[in-house]
Amino acid sequence: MAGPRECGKGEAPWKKMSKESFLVTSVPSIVLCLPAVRTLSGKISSTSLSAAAAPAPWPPVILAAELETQYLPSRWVLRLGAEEALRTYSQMGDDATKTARATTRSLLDVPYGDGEGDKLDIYFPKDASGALPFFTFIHGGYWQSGSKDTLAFMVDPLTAQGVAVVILAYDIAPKGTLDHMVDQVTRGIASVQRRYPCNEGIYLCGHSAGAHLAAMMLLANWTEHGVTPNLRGFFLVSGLYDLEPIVHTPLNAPLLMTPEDAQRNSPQRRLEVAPKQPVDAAYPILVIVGQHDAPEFHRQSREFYQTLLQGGWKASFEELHDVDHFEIIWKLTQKDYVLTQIILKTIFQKY
Ligand SMILES: Nc1ccccc1C(=O)C[C@H](N)C(=O)O
Repeated sequence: MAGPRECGKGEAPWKKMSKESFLVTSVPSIVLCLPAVRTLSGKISSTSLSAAAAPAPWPPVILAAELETQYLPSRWVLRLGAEEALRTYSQMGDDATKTARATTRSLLDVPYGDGEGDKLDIYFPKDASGALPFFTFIHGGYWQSGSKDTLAFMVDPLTAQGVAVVILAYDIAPKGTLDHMVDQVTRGIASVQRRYPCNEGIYLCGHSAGAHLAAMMLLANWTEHGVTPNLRGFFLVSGLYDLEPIVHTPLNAPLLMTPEDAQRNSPQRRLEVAPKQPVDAAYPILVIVGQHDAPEFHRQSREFYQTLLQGGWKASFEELHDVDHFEIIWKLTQKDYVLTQIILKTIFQKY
């Protein structure tokens, strides 16, 4: 595969979406409708030849459907149907948040700004005395669903080990634009630093669209916010880093992103042209994807990881075995889950 920099020059990689990925992985029903043009060997069958010769209306429609399917994580879940996967994800989040609020000392709806949606929740470890590490979570849901009140998966296993957990709210679309959400997350993190200036590190974790918002923090201008947060690590889980493909899917309907909005809010595009980091750029950035995430999510994560490396960041890449887009994050309810362990190891070994 071409490196990220070459990708920027030629045709966008998602425009020549790999035929391999469609045919060898779990095949969503929509893809089964594809004409024989896409054979693994790349040969064009006679059916498709005749189809290609005629001015058929289907090719753009099919390409759009392919693109949308790639960006609908629920279609790639193996063990459950799409609806059931989304339902289970919500249920797990809801249960975990209720438990967290019932059993953990917390400060809820702490304002980080004047906006109605500028709120965060903080959950504390039991015997909190002295400086704490702060694990700050930014939920996913395509910038148009999800809430801090229902997605606090990791509170129990992390607070049990002495980590404070912050769950950050932001104004999802259509209320919020991408620019506004990025600004909110920046202000939210600045406020954690201001409130706890002697923290043992702020660790950012985002899932899916939340990983995008977390990654945008690598570009934040903290001077404008009057404080530099003590960032010590990033966990970017099943994220999106190049938003342009999404402009061409129905997922953009509530987001109303123009190609320019997508470009400005794409850490992949921005970091490709950003100055290189000094070699001692301190904290680790873990780019993490699930084995059963869609091929486009794999491509986006891998290319972002490569761009980080080329930019001098301390990045690593992790594909988590046998988890899909939703399990990868809801399993943070479990203390023995591999990602829970990676997070704790990163925080306490202080890489
Ligand atoms: N609820 C989510 C939470 C996290 C990440 C994605 C979603 C989605 O709903 C994605 C899309 N609507 C899907 O059907 O896969």
